[in-house]
Amino acid sequence: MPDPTPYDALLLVSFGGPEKPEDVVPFLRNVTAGKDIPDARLEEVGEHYYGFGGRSPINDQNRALLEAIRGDLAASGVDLPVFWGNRNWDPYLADTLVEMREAGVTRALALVTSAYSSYSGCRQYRENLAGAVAEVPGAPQLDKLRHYYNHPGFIEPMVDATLAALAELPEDARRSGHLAFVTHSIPTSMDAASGPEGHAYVAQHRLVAAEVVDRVREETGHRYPWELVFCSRSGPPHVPWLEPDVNDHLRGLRDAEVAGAVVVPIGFVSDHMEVIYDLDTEARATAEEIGLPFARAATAGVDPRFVAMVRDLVLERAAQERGQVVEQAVVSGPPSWNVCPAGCCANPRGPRPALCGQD
Ligand SMILES: CC1=C(CCC(=O)O)c2cc3nc(cc4[nH]c(cc5[nH]c(cc1n2)c(C)c5CCC(=O)O)c(CCC(=O)O)c4C)C(CCC(=O)O)=C3C
Ligand SMILES: [Fe+2]
Repeated sequence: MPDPTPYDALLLVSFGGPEKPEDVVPFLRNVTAGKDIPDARLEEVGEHYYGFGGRSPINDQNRALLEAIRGDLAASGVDLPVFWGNRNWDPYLADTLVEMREAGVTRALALVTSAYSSYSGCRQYRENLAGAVAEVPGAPQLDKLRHYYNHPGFIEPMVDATLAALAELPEDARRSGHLAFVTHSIPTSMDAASGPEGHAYVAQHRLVAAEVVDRVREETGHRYPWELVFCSRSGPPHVPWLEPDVNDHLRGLRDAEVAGAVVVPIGFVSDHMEVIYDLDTEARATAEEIGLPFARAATAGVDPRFVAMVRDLVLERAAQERGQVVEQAVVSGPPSWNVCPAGCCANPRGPRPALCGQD
């Protein structure tokens, strides 16, 4: 039987999102507390949520992932309860830790629904975990699973999704189109501080994009031209964020008379608001306006390979904690660290207590 000892639970840690119109403003307040985001941007983002009935898709996607992970663990004979808590909306991390404590959990692994290194995608989660643990006496000990951007269970579904999206393009564009790999923009200073040596956010995304391009070439015999592009910029205009924006990029492709584009949302594990608004709504509208054939590749979601990756990461880490040397599944580059190095993904507003790292 696969052995998860010394762990007695898995905690799925996510961003959270509103579920009804009345939730939208309080949710945005939670997300932006103490951040320098202009009111106009908040109103705009509020409208994105209202446009979908005030409901983000993210919580339902996490419910589906939770069920899929439970099913996969049970089918594999791994006896491990799975819990779910969010940074910014109900179920909040602290409430989930209470639930875990009541269930007798003492030491759990945490899977964060963000695959890459950055303050927003890693350390901020670690800080919020520290805050939640500080609020809950007797909370379980938590260890964070390694970054999985270069795990085959994350990459393989993305390759298939890219091939499927290419097949949606009209015949001529299918061969001569471009791939636009999209992720969440962050301030360039945040990228510079990502990972132990800096710039890990962009480097990890470029590694994923290059790997997908290679594997698509293996399948099609064609190496597609590609670019890493960004969505969801916020913050004041004078602060530089990662560019180009996906819409500007599509316009540039049209100007260069490229026949079509497949947008591959490698920065997101499921169809978050950024995917259904920034890509399916806004970028698609841009493409229609300029007459550029456009298709959007699916995210990992509950692809069985992605779900099995979670089990693989759990069993790998459990074995390592038991002192065993295990082979770590990885497609390119070394597997990421288990414990974040000191200073990794520094908080732009100064150091705060954080779990699962050397500092
Ligand atoms: C790197 C990154 C990820 C990927 C890693 C991860 O997945 O965590 C991510 C995910 C998400 N971001 C989300 C929503 C928002 N992010 C905001 C603001 C910001 N995000 C940032 C970065 C990231 N964000 C940054 C640098 C800001 C500026 C303020 C700050 O420094 O924090 C704002 C405020 C308004 C605005 O500025 O847009 C909102 C509403 C949702 C929920 C979506 C849904 O409902 O489906 C998800 C999954
Ligand atoms: Fe965000």
